[in-house]
Amino acid sequence: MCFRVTSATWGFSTNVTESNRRRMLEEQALSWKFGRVSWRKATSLSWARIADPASRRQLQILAQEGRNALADDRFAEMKDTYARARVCPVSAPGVSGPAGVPGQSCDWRLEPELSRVLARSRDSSELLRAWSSWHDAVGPALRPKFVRYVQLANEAARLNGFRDAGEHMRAPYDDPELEPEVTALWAQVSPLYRQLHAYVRRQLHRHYGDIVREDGPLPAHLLGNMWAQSWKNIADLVVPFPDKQGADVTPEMLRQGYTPLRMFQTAEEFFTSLGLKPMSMEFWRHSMLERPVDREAVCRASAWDFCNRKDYRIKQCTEVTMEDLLTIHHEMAHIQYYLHYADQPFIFRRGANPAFHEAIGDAVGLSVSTPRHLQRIGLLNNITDDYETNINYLLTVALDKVVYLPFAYVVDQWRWRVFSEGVENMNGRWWELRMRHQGVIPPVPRTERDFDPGAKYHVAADTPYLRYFVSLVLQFQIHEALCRAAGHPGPLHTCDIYRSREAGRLLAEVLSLGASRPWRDVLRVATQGATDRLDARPLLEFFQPLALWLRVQNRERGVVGWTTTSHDTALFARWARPLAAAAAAPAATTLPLLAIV
Ligand SMILES: C[C@H](N[C@H](C(=O)O)[C@@H]1CCCN1C(=O)[C@@H](N)CC(=O)O)C(=O)N1CCC[C@H]1C(=O)O
Ligand SMILES: [Zn+2]
Repeated sequence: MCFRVTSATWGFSTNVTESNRRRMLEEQALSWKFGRVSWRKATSLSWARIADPASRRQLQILAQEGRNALADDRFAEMKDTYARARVCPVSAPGVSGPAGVPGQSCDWRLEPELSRVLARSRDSSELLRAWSSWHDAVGPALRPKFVRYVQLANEAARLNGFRDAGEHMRAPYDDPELEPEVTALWAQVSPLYRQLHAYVRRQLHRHYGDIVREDGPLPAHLLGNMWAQSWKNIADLVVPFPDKQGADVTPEMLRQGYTPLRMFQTAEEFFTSLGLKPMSMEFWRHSMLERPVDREAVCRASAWDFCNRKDYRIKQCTEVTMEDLLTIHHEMAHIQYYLHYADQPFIFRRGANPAFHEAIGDAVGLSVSTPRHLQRIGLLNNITDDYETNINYLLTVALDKVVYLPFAYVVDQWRWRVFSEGVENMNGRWWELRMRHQGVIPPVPRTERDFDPGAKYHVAADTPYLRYFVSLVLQFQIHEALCRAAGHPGPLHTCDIYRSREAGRLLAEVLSLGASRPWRDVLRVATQGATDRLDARPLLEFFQPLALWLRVQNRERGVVGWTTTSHDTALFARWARPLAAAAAAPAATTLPLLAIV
């Protein structure tokens, strides 16, 4: 059953046609009917009395997962709308890909055309056109479908015994304290984020002038990414020692003639160097490593488990860039997880919790992106390990990781409230949260006819997002444990576990457990007994040298944090609930001068 649904979904995602969509829906409906019976049985038993912990665990997972009582094509319709959205060219000829001459057919997609403009353009009006055309093309079209989906998802959740779809989404963490724990983790890291935000704002103001207020939130279109979730693409604008070696090896990859296939082989070799498993023959035969030229595909990179313990695939429209090389490691880590828990009973063949599935790939990425690792695989030569190079490197990683936290926090904070409080002012509430936690605002006024959250794949695809926030904290805990297993002597940010069999053995042990034990037990195994709690300490330790440097940079240079004026809130709050006084971003705070140790 699982194989059939996965195959049909693969068929649609790699060839977006009407008939493939219908076939996917038929298989999903069939699977849902089949699944509903077994789920009903599972939840009708009073399984709490069952002695054997393994079977009790199995029934608990089944009850948590529940069955979406809707194989409704709302999901496919939303994904369809997202995958098919097209806009007119926004660039002068030659800036980014095909010459965008007016009058040319409006066939630009999110990937690669618009993402490329957001990443590369330094012209604020061109960036504005790219940002607005995508948000305007997808949001309003998705909004009515999303309103219907909220209703259906809540109905399904209630059918499964949950209060609403948000509680259903949180179930795999099996932790009533999850929400306050996540909020506390964000509070622990947000001072570092505000320091980074203040520093980047100063650089952006220098480059773009007054469209970036020196004490205000940042306009969302200037940050190198359609959702401002990662700012690594504007590293050239902000890196403090530009004459020092950068850690972006894209030019070197092109110079060495890297192909998408070679990028995948490089990633596979990383995992086998740890003693983990090679990719299967089916993987190389059936994966989609590049954008197909003859048909439409859903280009968001993803990893697939065909539930038959041998067919695993990655679908990625790979470009020869360092960013995509890291994404390949992220996706291939999902495959490593699938391979390692393949011998578990079916119900345990999943991550200890959804964040574990995401954290492994990114923990590995923390090794892969170090200058030392890039040198070891021949993509960087004669690296210098001086102070400036380390600050450059830490800043580049922070532009990806620290920046990502408030975004990953906001997505489900917003979505859970839509499920529990309703669908009015969805857009205003989205921007209120983004302004408060991310210090980002829309570049142009937005109304409730817009639906800017829909511009993000995971909202259109009904993919929960908390996993990426929890993964961000977890991946540094796992990285620290792997580095300790590998016997790494130096500071955490210079650790590369490449070729360490000890690290590989620890990783294999964690991956093989799948969901057979509660995730806190698995976390205790991963940290070799150190803890079963999520803890931001390893993350803060990793960035410690940068945190000190930022504090010195921001001292006496003005505001850390952002003030919000009526101009900012008028961009979106005219249609939203007025900002509650307490909820408004705290007034600009000049950090008490901490002793620089
Ligand atoms: C690029 C990455 N694609 C996802 C991922 O790899 O998680 C895809 C799409 C949604 C789920 N998915 C899967 O592959 C799952 N089948 C994996 C699994 O659960 O087995 C992605 O969307 N990312 C990466 C970092 C932040 C986030 C983003 O870019 O916002
Ligand atoms: Zn992932």
